[in-house]
Amino acid sequence: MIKVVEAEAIIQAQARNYGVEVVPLEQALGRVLAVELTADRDLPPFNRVAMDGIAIKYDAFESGTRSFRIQATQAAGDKPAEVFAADACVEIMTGAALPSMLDTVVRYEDLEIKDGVATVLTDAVKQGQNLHQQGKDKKVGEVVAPANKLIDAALIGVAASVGATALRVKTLPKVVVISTGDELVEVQEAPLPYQIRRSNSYTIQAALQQYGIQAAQLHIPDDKESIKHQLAGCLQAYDVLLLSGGISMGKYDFVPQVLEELQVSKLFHKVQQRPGKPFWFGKHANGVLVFALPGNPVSTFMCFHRNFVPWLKASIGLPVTQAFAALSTDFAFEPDLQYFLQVSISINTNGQLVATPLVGNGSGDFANLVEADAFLELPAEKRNFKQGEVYRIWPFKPVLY
Ligand SMILES: Nc1nc2c(c(=O)[nH]1)N[C@H]1C(S)=C(S)[C@@H](COP(=O)(O)OP(=O)(O)OC[C@H]3O[C@@H](n4cnc5c(N)ncnc54)[C@H](O)[C@@H]3O)O[C@H]1N2
Ligand code: MOO
Ligand SMILES: [Mg+2]
Repeated sequence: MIKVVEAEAIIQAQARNYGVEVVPLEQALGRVLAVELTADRDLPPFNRVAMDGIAIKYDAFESGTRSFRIQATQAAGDKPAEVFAADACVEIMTGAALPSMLDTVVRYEDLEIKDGVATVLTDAVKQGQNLHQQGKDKKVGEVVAPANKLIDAALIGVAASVGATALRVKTLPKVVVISTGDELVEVQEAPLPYQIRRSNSYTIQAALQQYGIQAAQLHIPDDKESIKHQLAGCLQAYDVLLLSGGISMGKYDFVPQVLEELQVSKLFHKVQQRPGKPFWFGKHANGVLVFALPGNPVSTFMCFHRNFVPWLKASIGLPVTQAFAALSTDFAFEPDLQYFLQVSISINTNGQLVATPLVGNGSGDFANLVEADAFLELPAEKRNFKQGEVYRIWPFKPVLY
């Protein structure tokens, strides 16, 4: 049985680049930008008026002029007015392009306007005030978003502003989520007293959606020939097989044996972790990866976040970030396994993440995951964990605060 870090190294060594594709801007949210985006013009592209009021020549104000004849009114989107006289001004709106002969904007709050003349009521006027200078944010050609950046709503806005109707993004692997088990019935079915509805594949399909992956779903009964037939097909059609169940010691746990018969080389079977000990990982000669996760729902969920997500991030160019939290209370765990404790996360008044154990009833108790926010990774070498000690967390809720 290998350690968690060894499993991690083996899996991360299989990270691979699935290439680049172009998606419409409206569909790019949550994807990873493959190439940097540059400004097609200065940002802002002209000296942008930042307050509604009048635009003046500062020199005139400095030499004592306070009343300015309104020569034109310019809305945002209007061609800049032409002004030549020193005592003339343009009544101008936020978002308008400053006329080239003018350099300062005085807001309406500091003016009195009467009979076509605007009088400045304050002496506190600075040259260039209330303007957003052309190119102040970015110069034409400058990078506005680097490659390998997760595309969020802010980046979508920047992309739109530089005229990117489509974005080059990292191609996501094609994933199929496969459940196995004769005890499992479809969600819409009424289970017999000794059956359950299958839930793992929905959990994993949803978790994948959070990374932009629209995975296919497949269910296979615990029948060796069916498993072999179905997996053979999947190995030709997908980049990644994410299985749950059928990998432990049971008489009907056929998955590892069938995978090896299908020329999927085992890279490891069993990891020194709880939950998730029976985890099996392998690779087909054609490069397809198989993550065969244990069937117990909390195990499936934990292995997905701890063992699969870092691989996915590495494969699409995202950093595998680390976060840590302090235990809210003492906790003991005896077995010589890395324990992934379910915790709720809060933030204390020192700004520190605090992990409160929500132990649950073992790896079958998936109802507990609704309340929990993260797994706290407790090192296998220790037995007793003290309040205040800080350990790595594997968050699985999108928002932690
Ligand atoms: N003799 C041993 N027995 C078991 C060991 C062991 O070391 N020795 N390990 C236990 C651990 S730990 C786990 S985890 C499970 C892993 O079992 P499998 O991967 O073989 O999964 P199954 O036997 O198919 O199912 C286990 C459990 O999970 C439920 N399940 C499976 N798939 C789904 C699904 N899609 N949705 C909801 N629930 C699912 C299934 O009904 C079982 O209750 O093995 C232990 N046994
Ligand atoms: O690891 Mo099993 O994954 O404890 O239920
Ligand atoms: Mg089993």
